[in-house]
Amino acid sequence: MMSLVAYAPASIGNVSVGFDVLGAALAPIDGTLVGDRVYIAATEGEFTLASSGRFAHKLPDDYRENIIYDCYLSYAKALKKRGLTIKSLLMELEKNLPIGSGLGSSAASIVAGLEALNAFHNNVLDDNEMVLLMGELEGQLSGSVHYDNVAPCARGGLQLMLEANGVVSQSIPCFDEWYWVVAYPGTSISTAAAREILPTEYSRADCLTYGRNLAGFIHACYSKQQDLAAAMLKDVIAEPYRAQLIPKFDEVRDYAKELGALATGISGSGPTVFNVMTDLAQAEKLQTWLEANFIQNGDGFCHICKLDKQGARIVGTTL
Ligand SMILES: Nc1ncnc2c1ncn2[C@@H]1O[C@H](COP(=O)(O)OP(=O)(O)O)[C@@H](O)[C@H]1O
Ligand SMILES: N[C@@H](CCOP(=O)(O)O)C(=O)O
Repeated sequence: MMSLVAYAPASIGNVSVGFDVLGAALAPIDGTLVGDRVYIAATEGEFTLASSGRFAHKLPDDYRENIIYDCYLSYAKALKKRGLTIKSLLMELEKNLPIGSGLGSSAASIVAGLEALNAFHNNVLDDNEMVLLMGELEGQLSGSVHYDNVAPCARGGLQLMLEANGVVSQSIPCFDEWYWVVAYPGTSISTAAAREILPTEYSRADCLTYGRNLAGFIHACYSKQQDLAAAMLKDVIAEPYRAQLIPKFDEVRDYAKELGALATGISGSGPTVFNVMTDLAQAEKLQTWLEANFIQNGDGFCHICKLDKQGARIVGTTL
């Protein structure tokens, strides 16, 4: 194949209960593709990297500072270790996700970039090697390796990070009836900065609550108890410190609760918030309210989503 396009969806890191260890991929129910796309094509010339898309103007001016360029270099290195050479190619990133939004924007670029490169080279790297490489690149940007965006983005659905026995993450069953109402206010928070403000140590009480909530949520997912699962969606690790960075976060939670939301939380490091709802009419009402009250500028948006069970995929040959 002379060209192809890879798509990688937005994701919710942490999902409140699993700081750095739980993540979910998103698919808006209206069919909008909320994620980044990467085009790759054979060329006889030098490597080039172009950018386009709604949020391309927020990318670094120098293409060598774009994480897609690091994907290209890392992938070439991985091939070299196998005695292979990277093909002559050009790439274009369609940057659809806002940077510093809490929607796994850098992860979506990394995943789309590496999926495109790997598909272009007949999938030389296996799925596990790919996710490890994706985590490494994510770590370059956010200050420490965490897989809770790249794993769901690449593999789809709700992923639990295991990082044991050579297994980075595995899929957890979730509730098909849940709508995830996700609102991005249009401002940005740097993931690295939002990690810096967190305590380096936690009290024993917080550790016990954290363990109980995460274990309880996973148990409730497997035993199909949606109310119990939603009741466990509480964050004692990041939200108490990050909520103050998000204007109206408490108002969102209060209003969502009035409309029957089962849970509200910060997506990744914010400022995006997510709300778990079961009634579509109420979800639409919340969407309208968030658009009027939470979104601060023209960059913001709100989507009603289900989980994207597929994750990253090849979607065509042209952008
Ligand atoms: N393709 C890319 N997509 C997103 N961020 C990128 C990309 N390339 C480089 N960057 C840089 O990486 C950093 C990502 O910031 P971060 O707060 O981690 O974003 P996010 O939380 O949305 O992934 C920014 O400094 C941004 O300029
Ligand atoms: N677990 C990370 C997730 C960051 O997600 P992002 O979408 O804000 O990059 C964290 O909470 O720091």
